[in-house]
Amino acid sequence: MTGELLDVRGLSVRFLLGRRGRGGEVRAVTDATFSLRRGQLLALVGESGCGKSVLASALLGLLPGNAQVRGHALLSEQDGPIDVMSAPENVLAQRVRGRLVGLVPQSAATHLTPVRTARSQLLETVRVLRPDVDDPFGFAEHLAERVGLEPAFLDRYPHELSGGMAQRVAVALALVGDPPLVVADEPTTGLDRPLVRRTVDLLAGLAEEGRAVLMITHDLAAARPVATDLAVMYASRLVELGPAARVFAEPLHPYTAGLLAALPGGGFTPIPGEPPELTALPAGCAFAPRCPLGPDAGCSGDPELIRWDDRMVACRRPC
Ligand SMILES: Nc1ncnc2c1ncn2[C@@H]1O[C@H](COP(=O)(O)OP(=O)(O)OP(=O)(O)O)[C@@H](O)[C@H]1O
Repeated sequence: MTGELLDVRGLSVRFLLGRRGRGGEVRAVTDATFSLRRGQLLALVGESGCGKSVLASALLGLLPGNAQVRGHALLSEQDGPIDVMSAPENVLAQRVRGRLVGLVPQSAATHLTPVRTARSQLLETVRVLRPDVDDPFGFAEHLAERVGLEPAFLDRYPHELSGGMAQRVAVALALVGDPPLVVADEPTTGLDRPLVRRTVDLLAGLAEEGRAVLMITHDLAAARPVATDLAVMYASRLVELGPAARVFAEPLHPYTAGLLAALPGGGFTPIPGEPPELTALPAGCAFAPRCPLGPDAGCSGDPELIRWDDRMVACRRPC
């Protein structure tokens, strides 16, 4: 490891369908390679179903039993890196989840236990992850304030919280163990625009205070003001990766350019066609059938990420 907090190398995840894969397989993540340092907020963007959440689950060692993984995801720790892909469950439970990696889950409200107040759930997490804390009650209130939630709201049950409040409780829960890496899976889904902005600003604040943040989203507009880096995923592969300002200003991959053109500021021009099924990925570049540059013999080759200036791109003919 060279100063990175997270170093993902050649990470692939496939799901076997049916008994022993007789029903085929879903190639959810293919050969993902990227790293994250403290202070970075990496937005991982891509259309629904391209593999973003599976990648997040892999980083927490939370894949279901029918998943097969290859590659490495090294998390830096004092005693040396932990490879989440090969670490035993006791290491994942005792040293990784909550302590090295905090998860802000998709749809925070449904993730909370419905019959217990936010306070009791936060206190329980404090007692498990922070036995060193003398005053769990005060610590929980401090965390609530840290994420911009009036501590009195902690006495509410999940159904009594608005979407924005539930999201803040979820961020507070993710911060209990003071993890250096926070993974937020679609943190803005279902929120209105002002709340989207408050949520991404909160995540940006976590990066500014020295954590690394991986924000998974299909909402490029939400990521734009806060991402320091951008990773674009298409049909299970990362196709472009680099400093966010550069990628937004001059996208290299035609898929990234298409996503930006589909934004309100880009003219609302949708990308024609549909992504391929992850059960039947074509050989070569999966974007080729939708690519505005048209077919080319070179596109039939393996679309590996190659370095291009300060970025990585998986295209033989970048824009
Ligand atoms: N346990 C599983 N068994 C089989 N396939 C799965 C399993 N979990 C996820 N998948 C498939 O993996 C693919 C990637 O799913 P994933 O949830 O990562 O997409 P996503 O990019 O996060 O989309 P969204 O934004 O809609 O959540 C999908 O085709 C999904 O159906």
